[in-house]
Amino acid sequence: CGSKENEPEPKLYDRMGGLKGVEGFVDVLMANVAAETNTSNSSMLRTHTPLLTDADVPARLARLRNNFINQMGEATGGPLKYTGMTMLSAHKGMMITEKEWSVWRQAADASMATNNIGAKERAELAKILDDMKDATVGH
Ligand code: HEM
Repeated sequence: CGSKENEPEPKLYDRMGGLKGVEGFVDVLMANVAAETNTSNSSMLRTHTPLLTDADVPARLARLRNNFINQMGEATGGPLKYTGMTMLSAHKGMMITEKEWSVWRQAADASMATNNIGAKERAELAKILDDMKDATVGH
């Protein structure tokens, strides 16, 4: 009794707080990116202009949020299923730069901090994002 050694660790999804946790992470990340694109010398405005100039921005943002939540929910081991584009096709043609990537990643790190995600969980989530870098940057 008392030993937890043989108990499987709960999935990252559950350790992040399940659906509410994933939604919190995505919503604050999107808010951080939106705040960044509001500045005149924004690093991410170039890539986000097509989205921001769409006649139906709310629908476009809602679709992005939904896809992003499903993608993170699936990647963290939760019951969600991502049905959006591959990371390569989603970002193809944007020619995302290292600088843009690092600003986006800082927005993600800031969201993890705002959501009080634990240090271990932050590292695991960061790895999930960093593993997607090659498919996202420079295409
Ligand atoms: C690991 C990092 C990233 C992840 C997981 C991610 C995830 C996604 C997802 C799930 C979509 C929607 C795909 C679909 O509609 O089927 C998307 C689209 C998009 N992403 Fe990313 N992304 C990442 C990095 C970036 C970076 C660094 C930028 C720009 C600096 C960026 C800009 C965009 C833009 C502008 C769209 C298009 C939205 C639209 O057209 O409605 N992404 N991304």
